[in-house]
This record gives sequence, C-alpha cells and structure tokens, in this order.
Amino acid sequence: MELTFYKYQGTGNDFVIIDNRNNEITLTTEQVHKLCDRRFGIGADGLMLLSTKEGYDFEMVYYNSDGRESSMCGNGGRCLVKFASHMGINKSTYHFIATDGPHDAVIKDNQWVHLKMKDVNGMQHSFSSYVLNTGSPHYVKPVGGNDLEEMDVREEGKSIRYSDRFAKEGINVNFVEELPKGIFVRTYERGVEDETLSCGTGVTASALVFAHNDNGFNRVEVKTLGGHLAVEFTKTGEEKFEDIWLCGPAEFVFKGTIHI
Ligand SMILES: N[C@@H](CCC[C@H](N)C(=O)O)C(=O)O
Repeated sequence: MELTFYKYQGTGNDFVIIDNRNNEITLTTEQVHKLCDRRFGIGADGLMLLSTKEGYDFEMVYYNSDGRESSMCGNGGRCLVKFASHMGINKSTYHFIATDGPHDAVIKDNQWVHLKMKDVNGMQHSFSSYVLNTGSPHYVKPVGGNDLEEMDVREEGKSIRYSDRFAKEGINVNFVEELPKGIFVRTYERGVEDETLSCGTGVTASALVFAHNDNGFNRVEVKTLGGHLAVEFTKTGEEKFEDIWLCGPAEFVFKGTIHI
C-alpha cells in the first residue's frame, strides 16, 4: 500500500503526520516503528494521525517512535495544528481532542503555535527532583553550574527511566539549568528511548518546576537543543497551575509517499 505522509518539526522534535480524516488507515506497532526508523523508514521521534471526532476540529492520535500509542506530545500537538491549517482547516482558535483531553491552540502572526496544556494540580518532590504530569509523565532534575551542555543525557536519563521506581510505566527525564533569562532543558524521552532535541510536555513541566521555586514569573523562556520555546501560565496555588500555554515554532519539512 502507498501511504502519503508529511514530515513536520517543532524545535527539532520531528514527526511523521498522516491525514486519516477518512478513517481508512490502521497501522500496526511494527509499521509505525519502521516508518519512524531513521535508516529503514522516514525517520521521526513520533507519528501522528489527523483524525476526526464529533464536536472537535480534529482528533490527535500520537505514537512514539517505538510504535506504541502514547500520552500527550506538546510539540506534536503544535505541529498537528500547523498541519491542520495546511490541510485547509482554518480556525482562529483550534479545538481538538488528544489522549489527555481537549486542547485549544492558536497560530500567531509570527507563525508560532500556542497550545493550551492540561492544568497541573500538584507535583511530587524528593531531594532535588520533581515528578509531575503535563499530559505525559515527567521527572525534572535541576542541574547546577554550566554542566548541562556537557552532560550525557542519554545515559543519565536512561538510568532514571529504567530505575525500579519508573521501569514499568516509563517516564520522560528532563535536566534543567537556570539561565540569566529562563531555563535550558534537555530531555530523555520514553518511547524514543533516547534524548530528543526538544520535548514540549517536558519543557512545560520544567518551566512549572522553575516557577515552583520562584513565585515571580508567569512566563518562562526555554532554550532546547532544537530551538527556543516559551511557557506561559497562571499559578493558582502552591503547586497548582492553570491556563498553561506552550508556545513555539512548528514547521513543515517535506511530503512524500512510502510503501508499507
Ligand atoms: N515529544 C513529546 C512527548 C511525547 C510523549 C513521550 N515520549 C511519552 O511517551 O511520554 C512532547 O513534545 O511533549
């Protein structure tokens, strides 16, 4: 079967996107895994289907590059909104459904996509690390000094992700360094089982932890290896956040067909 696909990226977090509004496409775990493979397929951190759902502009169905359907992907959601617009779904505010519930999104004049994330009602902390869910589960570890650039994120992230506490369900692991204006985040992603250039739900979690340490901010600028993002929010309690928006670029890379 010939499959038409579109490749998008959001700060270097890259995705294969397939238009499934006719509901004809069903992919196996092996097929998604192969389509995301950087040598035997197209190559991507994840794959998304643009599907239909009554009451919404569209439904987002997200798979990690290991081929398994997973929880929310922030950068993926932003890319899917851009794709929907390129497919002729034009709205001033997009309203779509994903695995973690409904989302709103807006494409700004500078072409950045602002995506509303689910509310966060608390976080667990022990020693200097934090665990919270921003649509996907995240472990956030602040790193001191200027050590983050040099860190072996793949190895350090893997040891936390496969520790007894997290091995079964898995977790995404973020290392965060405070900058004079914002934070620098590097993420080991569950389901990719490697560092990615950026992770939207991870950047969101890290920004909220940063806000948790300092009440004075409602917008955090975020540097990732793949580019710049920002997270805006309203802090409603000690560890409670609402009106959380993940903001950043989302770009079309190429289109093609592949035999599956
Ligand atoms: N890249 C994503 C996160 C995708 C889901 C994650 N790998 C998981 O399985 O939890 C993002 O931008 O949020």
